[in-house]
Amino acid sequence: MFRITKEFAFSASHQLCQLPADHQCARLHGHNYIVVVELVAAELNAFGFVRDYHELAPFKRYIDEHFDHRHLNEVLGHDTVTAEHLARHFHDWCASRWPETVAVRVSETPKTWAEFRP
Ligand SMILES: Nc1nc2c(c(=O)[nH]1)N=C([C@H](O)[C@H](O)COP(=O)(O)OP(=O)(O)OP(=O)(O)O)CN2
Ligand SMILES: [Zn+2]
Repeated sequence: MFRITKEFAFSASHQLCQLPADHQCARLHGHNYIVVVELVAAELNAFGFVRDYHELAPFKRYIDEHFDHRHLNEVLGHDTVTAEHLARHFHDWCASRWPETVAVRVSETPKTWAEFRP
């Protein structure tokens, strides 16, 4: 099995309104998010690729246009914009375009990662 990943980044604000009021993340704050998309294939294509990294450019455009320097509660339309929910959202967006997508990981801080892998 062959496996490739590509990393993307954006900066955004969010507020985890469902948390207790004394939880720091219930306050409006922001992160420099990192998103890693993972794709696999049993066989390589004629170019020797799982998929050309360049073909993932629409995902960068999607992030730049809809997520970068935005308020994520407004973007996703709910108040539980956790890294887990973002990983699921980005996975579904990528998997609907590139069937080799198997997982998406999202980091909010240098020490944390959340992954969606169906
Ligand atoms: N499972 C999850 N837990 C938390 C999430 C999340 O998305 N999934 N999000 C947050 C906050 O939004 C934010 O990411 C804070 O994370 P935390 O690790 O607590 O950040 P700190 O830098 O303050 O942590 P230190 O303890 O100072 O290292 C919270 N939890
Ligand atoms: Zn946060």
